[in-house]
Amino acid sequence: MTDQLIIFDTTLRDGEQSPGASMTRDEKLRIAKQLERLKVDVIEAGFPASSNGDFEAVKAIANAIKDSTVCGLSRANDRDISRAAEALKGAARGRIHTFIATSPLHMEKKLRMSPDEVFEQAKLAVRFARNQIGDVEFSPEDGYRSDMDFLCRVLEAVIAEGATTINVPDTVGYAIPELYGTFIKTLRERIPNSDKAIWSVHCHNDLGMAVANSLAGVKIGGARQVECTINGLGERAGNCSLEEIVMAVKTRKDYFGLTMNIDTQHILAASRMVSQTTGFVVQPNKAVVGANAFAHASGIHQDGVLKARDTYEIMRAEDVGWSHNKIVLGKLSGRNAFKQRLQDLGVSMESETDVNTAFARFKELADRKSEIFDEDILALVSDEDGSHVGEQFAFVSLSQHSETGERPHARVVFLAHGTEVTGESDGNGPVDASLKAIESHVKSGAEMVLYSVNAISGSTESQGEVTVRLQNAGRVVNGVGADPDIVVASAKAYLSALNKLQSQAERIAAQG
Ligand SMILES: CC(=O)SCCNC(=O)CCNC(=O)[C@H](O)C(C)(C)COP(=O)(O)OP(=O)(O)OC[C@H]1O[C@@H](n2cnc3c(N)ncnc32)[C@H](O)[C@@H]1OP(=O)(O)O
Ligand SMILES: CC(C)C(=O)C(=O)O
Repeated sequence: MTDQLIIFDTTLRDGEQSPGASMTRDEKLRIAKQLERLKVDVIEAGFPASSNGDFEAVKAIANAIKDSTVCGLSRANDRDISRAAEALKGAARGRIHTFIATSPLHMEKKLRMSPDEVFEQAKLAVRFARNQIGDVEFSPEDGYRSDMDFLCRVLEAVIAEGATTINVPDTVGYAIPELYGTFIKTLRERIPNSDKAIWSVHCHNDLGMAVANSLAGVKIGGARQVECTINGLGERAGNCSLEEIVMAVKTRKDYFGLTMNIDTQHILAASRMVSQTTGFVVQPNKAVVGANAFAHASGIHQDGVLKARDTYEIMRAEDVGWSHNKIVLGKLSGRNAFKQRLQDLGVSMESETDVNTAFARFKELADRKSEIFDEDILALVSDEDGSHVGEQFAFVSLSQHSETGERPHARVVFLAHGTEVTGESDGNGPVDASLKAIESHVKSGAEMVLYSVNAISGSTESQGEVTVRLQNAGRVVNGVGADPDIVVASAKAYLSALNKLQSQAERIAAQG
């Protein structure tokens, strides 16, 4: 038996069967090209008999793709098979994939055919397909819920008719890894001509075991083709995910002992392309391609990864297309990760005491803000110790008027160097008007580089907390203000940032 595992991608066929994931011809072509870059062995491009649009998509892909086999699905009848053959005419390597259900339930209730009729139709379909093309795959749909004796009879017959790949689908995701693996093994052992075909697995994820079942089909059953989709896209709960199966086989080569053609560095780009095309968002904790797949937020893990990446990473982020792994600073981070980030940002601290002070302030901020960005850290260290900040500006009161169709107007009363002053302005919204009202008097010229609002508790009665980040003459400061009225919170945050800018300017002036 070969040690080469064939990766058969069906994103453009079974993936497209996912409600809402329908793709245009051009979108499918774009994805097919990415799959070719990924060095997928077989691209199942569609179901040519299903519509003229899908026929054209499969045809365009067949004409454009040179390095991967292009496959078209068809029912076990002459019309579908002829349509597939027609669409695949221009392919450098084409495959017809024909299928018919073999489980008692599907045969009786759906096809309304006797087992003998299905047996005959399967044979005729493969014979007809082999007359059109040299590469024919046959699938007994709902194969895993089929009677073993009947399935052996059908599969032996279709291999004799010239099927080159036999795919055993777990169409409804009912299988359990060990049982599915043994099922494939039994088929291969019992069918006398089983060595004339490549055995393939096609698993659905209804119980979340599509990848595990596929791996068992490979390891226990001896299958050498896996059918899978990018991001696990597919009918209902989806198919076996390409990125997971590929990285499992690659990472655990010690166990599987198999090689693949896949260029894994193109995995992330493929995942993003499929997600953007279909609008199916990838969950952050998705294996391999989720935003958090190589991110570390807790101090002990960050410390470990910084000392030796493999303490907490079993794959290299770069191997699947990420530029690097990620240390996400937040309230669970430790001093080592914080110090490393300071160093990466080119911030040098004079003493351990300075680092400790900055770290304490970072923890304080992290308790209020779920993720701390590099800009937060730069603002934090350039703010220095907040206790030095003098209150040059202080909020007194605010009134604003906004009505649909009218430009909002705000009037803000505040203390500037001990004197009560009033600023007034229009703006795009009440917040914009209020901040412009303050600026109309202060004229700091600072640029606002961040404005963010958080509800301190989860209800509309809670206080809104606003963070405003200002940048001026190379200095960056954060101002925070809280109030049940977010316009007032914004004005307070802006004044607090102005205080910090002012106090920095004074310190710099005093230093010389
Ligand atoms: C498990 C899988 O993923 S299988 C692939 C599923 N994918 C799709 O169905 C997407 C594309 N499908 C389509 O566009 C349409 O269903 C078509 C063009 C294939 C057929 O459309 P229609 O002719 O209108 O038939 P409809 O979809 O209503 O019913 C399916 C018919 O095919 C029959 N059929 C189902 N599977 C097969 C098969 N493998 N071989 C032969 N006939 C089959 C059904 O028994 C039913 O026949 P009936 O009309 O005599 O009752
Ligand atoms: C057509 C076959 C392979 C299929 O998609 C399934 O059974 O899930």
